[in-house]
Amino acid sequence: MIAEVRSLQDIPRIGDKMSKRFVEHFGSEDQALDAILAGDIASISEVEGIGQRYAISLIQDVASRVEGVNVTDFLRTRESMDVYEKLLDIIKEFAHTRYSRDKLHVFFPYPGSKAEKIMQIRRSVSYYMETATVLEGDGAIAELLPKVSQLNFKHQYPKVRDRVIITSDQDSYEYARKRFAGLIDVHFTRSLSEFIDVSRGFSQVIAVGDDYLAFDFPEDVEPEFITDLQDLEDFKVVPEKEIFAFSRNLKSLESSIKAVRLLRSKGIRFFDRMDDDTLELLASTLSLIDEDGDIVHGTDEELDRITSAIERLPSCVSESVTFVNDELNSCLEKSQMTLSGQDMLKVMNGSIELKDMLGKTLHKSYHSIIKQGIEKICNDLQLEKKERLMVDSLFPEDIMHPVEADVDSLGALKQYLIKSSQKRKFNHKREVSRILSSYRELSRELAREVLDFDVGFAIGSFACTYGLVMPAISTSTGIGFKNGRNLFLLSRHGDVIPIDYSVGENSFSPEDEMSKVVLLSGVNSGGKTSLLELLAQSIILAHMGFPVPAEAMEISLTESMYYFAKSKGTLDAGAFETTLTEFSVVADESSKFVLADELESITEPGASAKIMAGILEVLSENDDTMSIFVSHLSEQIMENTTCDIRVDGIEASGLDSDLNLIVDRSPRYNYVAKSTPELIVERLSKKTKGKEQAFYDKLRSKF
Ligand SMILES: Nc1ncnc2c1ncn2[C@@H]1O[C@H](COP(=O)(O)OP(=O)(O)OP(=O)(O)O)[C@@H](O)[C@H]1O
Repeated sequence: MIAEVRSLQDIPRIGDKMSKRFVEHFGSEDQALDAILAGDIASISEVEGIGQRYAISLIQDVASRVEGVNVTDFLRTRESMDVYEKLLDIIKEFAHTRYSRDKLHVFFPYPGSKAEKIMQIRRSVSYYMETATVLEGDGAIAELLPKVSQLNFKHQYPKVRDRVIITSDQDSYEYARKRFAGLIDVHFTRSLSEFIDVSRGFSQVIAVGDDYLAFDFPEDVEPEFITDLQDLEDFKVVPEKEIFAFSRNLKSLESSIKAVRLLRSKGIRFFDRMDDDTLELLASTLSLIDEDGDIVHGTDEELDRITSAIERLPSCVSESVTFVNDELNSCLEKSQMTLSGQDMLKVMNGSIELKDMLGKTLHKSYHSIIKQGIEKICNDLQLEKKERLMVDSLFPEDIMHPVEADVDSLGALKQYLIKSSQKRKFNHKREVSRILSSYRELSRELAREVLDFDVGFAIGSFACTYGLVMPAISTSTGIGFKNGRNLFLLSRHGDVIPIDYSVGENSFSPEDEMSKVVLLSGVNSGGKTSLLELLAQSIILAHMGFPVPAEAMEISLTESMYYFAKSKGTLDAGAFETTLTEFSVVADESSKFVLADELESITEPGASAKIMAGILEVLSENDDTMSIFVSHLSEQIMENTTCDIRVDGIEASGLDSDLNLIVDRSPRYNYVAKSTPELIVERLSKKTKGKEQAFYDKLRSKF
């Protein structure tokens, strides 16, 4: 049944309580739904009370509601599910992120009736196969992808302590308190003096309303007047919030940007929604902030000038004072003063101070030295006009010796510089924040796209590494391939002997050997199980829209696949019954693949052969079903049926010098191959000595 999923309530497994947790985790219902529909298992597993397993099954559930099909529609037995899961495990090794490892679970085999879906996935996977080929051997992308994760903008920014909103309007006050709760102080003032008092406690004052607009404020109070707070964007009031949110995601975003640049540089079209200019503006804006949410030093010349002036002010002033005093001393040492008789009389009768007379004489030199001292400070600190004027009052007008810098003037200059830097920083942050706030959604999408790229890229790299190809989908019932390689063996051993094989109608079938019901006989350890597994892998991958492990393959799509693996233990009567029950459903009209491995072990050989003959007869009645049964009892089975069943064989011709079986792993068509257990006995005999060898020789003599 196909159902639309428009809200969390549409998902039966999400009740009220769970729905609240989803909204809390993702920030809104839309975002939660978005994550579910996008198959973001990694993020969903982080919702309180949801683990990875639950997230996977939830996503598969939703997908099955949306697409009207679920994973067990095609994979009908536990063993077929095992093969699918083992395949996913191999593909997952190529994923660079947890997101993509988890998301690979959204891919599963579809029944042939969903051919359109399979074709759609094939197109996308083919693109990723090409991409993986282009990027093969490129270590850079593999380094970038693990650094990307979903963006999280939910971080709480700590309160900004040096900024305040002041208003004398009750409504604005209430509104501001609500909107900026916990972010900055909001004050309600009843008078201008109260306004000024509060303002003095903060370096940035945002005044809402125009009550005090017309007043002249003292120099140290410089409010920014805002008429309507509702129109004011967040970034203008607390730019730190946006910057902080981005700073928390900096690594992810920077790596995403580099990944996009890299892909585009290789001619790979990626994330068209964001053109190069938009991407570069984001990159350059991000380069202005650090991981703590601060503006990076060296990104704003004016701010750097002021900051450096603040830092160097005390040492620079003290150097200048030393300079002035040294100059003054040397000037005094070189000076002479001649007193006239008149002057002496004035000094004696107290109408003039000797010091004043000295001052008059030294006036010019003193001021020239002070001027040099001031120049030195201004130049060293690269001060600007208004700041220079403040330096003027650092040294006393009247002659003083030794000269000292005026503490109050020095404090005022420092305060002025600090305020300028805060103002500059605030404006700079506003600009950075303004740009970043316009990138919120796009950035989120960017990271998601890169993560989704990793999903596709994992599939592409898997295909590229194992040399997989897209199978041709054929309309006649059959599966056939050239140089097929069992992926489980390949991933374990690195190399396998390629196999050619075909069942049903396709261009790989030998003429007149197009039987759809086949018994696979042959030598122990010849590779029958491995071939059956290879068929299962190929059938599953082809129905997922994925490439298959062969040089070339043709396959027809079916509605389901049954894989009955070889039983591992001794089977009791219950298990025999269960197996028969499982088989009873195989006998319907739908198209399917049925793979069975040594079913004979379910009961004693004579009865097994009869049962298997019966099952194969039923299966052969369905033209759309392909059945491949591995058995050591092919001759007995054939004796029990008149049905046209083909027997293929994998045969060993002997033992090589290392006592390994010499086997042609590709089955011979229409050929009953002997199990040749005698070869195994021979091998054991040759590998042992003494009594043990004698035992094996005795067994050999029985053949
Ligand atoms: N195509 C191949 N290339 C290389 N090695 C293979 C191949 N097929 C099988 N083998 C090796 O042979 C071993 C035995 O294979 P497999 O279990 O498939 O044989 P079998 O015919 O099912 O044996 P039995 O009849 O004893 O169950 C495998 O574990 C693998 O190591």
